[in-house]
Amino acid sequence: MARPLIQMALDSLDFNQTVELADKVAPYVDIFEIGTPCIKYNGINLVKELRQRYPDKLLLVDLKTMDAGEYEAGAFYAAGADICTVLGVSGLATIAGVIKAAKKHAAETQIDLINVADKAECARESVKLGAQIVGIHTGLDAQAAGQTPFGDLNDIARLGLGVRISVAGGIKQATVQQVVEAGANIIVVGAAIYGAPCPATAAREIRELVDAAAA
Ligand SMILES: O=C([C@H](O)CO)[C@H](O)[C@H](O)COP(=O)(O)O
Repeated sequence: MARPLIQMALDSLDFNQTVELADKVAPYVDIFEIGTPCIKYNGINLVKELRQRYPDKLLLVDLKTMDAGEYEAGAFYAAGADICTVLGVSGLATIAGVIKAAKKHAAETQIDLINVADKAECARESVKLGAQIVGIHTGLDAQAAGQTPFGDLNDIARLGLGVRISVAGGIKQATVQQVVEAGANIIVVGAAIYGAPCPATAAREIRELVDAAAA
């Protein structure tokens, strides 16, 4: 099995805390995600800062674009994003726009299936349009209501779409093995790292567990 990637969700609103957290966990993660609240609060300068500090890390900007796909995402790809997210619920025209912007910058597009009713259909159509990553995502509010991403991950993995599958939604040490075995290629972790007493230790534990599960 190819080594799954670990994506650190940077969900603080504070610019400096975000950069400090990125510094702490950098040795253990492959992708820095600038989370949706964080990018809305801090804007494109944070993309430029992380791009400059970490030229060798992948940088995902969690725009969760809902409209004006090419226009909105284009600026973030130009600033150094490797991946931007677009909502599956936005519709195929918006998804196509983000994919067009990504192509201009030799970058990638992730479809976020959060709150999509027919996830399989949306994933299939998005992949046909050229999306490289399908994101299974139980958002923070849905997590608070007791939902998890595991059932959807199994369903989408079974489709054999031939693209990478990302999973997000409360993933922690206890559930890493389960999602790797279910076929996730990108494991997104936020609170289990940034909420830990020592984020670097938590990130190292996740790295070891992901690598062991994939071995
Ligand atoms: O995308 C996220 C959320 O919707 C806020 O934008 C989180 O970054 C994602 O859920 C990962 O965080 P955890 O669920 O805390 O692991």
